[in-house]
Amino acid sequence: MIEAVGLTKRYGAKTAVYNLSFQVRPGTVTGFLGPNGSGKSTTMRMILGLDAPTSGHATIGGRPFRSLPNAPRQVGALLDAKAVHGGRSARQHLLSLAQLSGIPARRVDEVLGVVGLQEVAARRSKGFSLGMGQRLGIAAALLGDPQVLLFDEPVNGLDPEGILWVRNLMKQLAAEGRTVFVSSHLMSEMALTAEHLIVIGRGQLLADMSVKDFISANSADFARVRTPDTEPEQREKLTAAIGEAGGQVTPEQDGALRVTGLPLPRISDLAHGADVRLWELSPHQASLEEAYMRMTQGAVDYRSTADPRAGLQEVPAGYAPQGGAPQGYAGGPGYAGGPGYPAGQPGMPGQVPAGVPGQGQPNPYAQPDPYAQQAPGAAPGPGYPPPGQPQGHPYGAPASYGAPHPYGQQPAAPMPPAAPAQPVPTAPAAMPTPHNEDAR
Ligand SMILES: Nc1ncnc2c1ncn2[C@@H]1O[C@H](COP(=O)(O)OP(=O)(O)OP(=O)(O)O)[C@@H](O)[C@H]1O
Repeated sequence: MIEAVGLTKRYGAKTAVYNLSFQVRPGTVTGFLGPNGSGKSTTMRMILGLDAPTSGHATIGGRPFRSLPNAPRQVGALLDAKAVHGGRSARQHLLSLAQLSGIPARRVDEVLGVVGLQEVAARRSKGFSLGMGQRLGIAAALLGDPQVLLFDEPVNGLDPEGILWVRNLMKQLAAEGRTVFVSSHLMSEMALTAEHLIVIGRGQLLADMSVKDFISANSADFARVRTPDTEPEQREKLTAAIGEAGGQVTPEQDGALRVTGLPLPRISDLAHGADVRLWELSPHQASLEEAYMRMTQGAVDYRSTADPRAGLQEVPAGYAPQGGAPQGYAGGPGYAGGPGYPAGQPGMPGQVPAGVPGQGQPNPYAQPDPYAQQAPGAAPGPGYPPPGQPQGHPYGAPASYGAPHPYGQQPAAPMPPAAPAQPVPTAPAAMPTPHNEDAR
């Protein structure tokens, strides 16, 4: 078991981790989530004795990492896949680690096989791709066949096959009774891999609970309702009836309606009463990604801003695609609140912004903000602007999911302190004053 007790780390004026306490238990994969710069790597480094806490302590199996007898046989970690001697081959790298820890050389070939690097074992690691480097780092973590494993972003750079492999590996390691602590920004992946979550924001604990509980505590259930596509007046009648009954209706991209604030039987009765036929009435729960975005909105330090493209208004002749910008882009209908594209801001004539889907593709940003519609009496999410204030689309937060935002990320003004949307078992203490400056 891994245990953190009151873990705090300050780098000069920067508080990277503050009063963090949690346990990571054996037998399950525990996901470690938090926005960029929230302190995940710092926490892992303190657990592994690579950084000394300013206060508090971390133990593995009841002892600080540094006092564990033969620690590499008990704990394996992937923190930075690039931290290898590039001039050494994969096999040499693993052999040197094995020798340092008294691990037999034949184990090196075993782990090379496990991570699928046998064919390139003799190649210098400096020529490795990002994904190959990750595999080598995972091999190093597995070398001592440890009971406790920590992985910082293990799927970073892996192809879909590699991601699936890591997912199954993590689950298998946990099923063998090991303690598996893994950080990731890929929510969909975390939802499939982890059973338990530790979520931090600005160095503080935001949640410590099962994935299932996290999603239900941080998401509003909704119903999807669909009326006959050919009869728009049915849709309007139903929208009016639901509104009168106190429900909130948000149109979905595919023509269906997202309804919050009313139970399914009530929606059915309202449709019946309004003489509206239904083609679909189904219950839905938000994804881990939506729940995560909702919880961490107020604890995000790095947000992208709109790209004003000052001085770039002239489009070189012959550059603009024929037919102008597709409908619905910057400032167009359905585009309000997209990342970096505030409603009403004109786009460049004739140019499709990079990273925005082209014509014929669904525009993920054209969806109305599902969180804009709150159930009556529902508490707003953390950092959620009060009604009347401009609201960023929840997916307008900085790219935390592997791919960088096409327009880069810029530090924004200090964000308001994070507060949980709804009571959670481990409510954070008061947030320390946020420091955006990086003392590194
Ligand atoms: N050695 C250091 N010196 C100064 N500041 C540091 C140092 N290490 C981390 N920090 C700061 O501490 C904060 C937490 O960083 P950390 O790398 O732990 O976050 P993270 O959650 O792992 O981020 P990411 O998801 O982007 O990898 C950041 O503001 C970072 O700049």
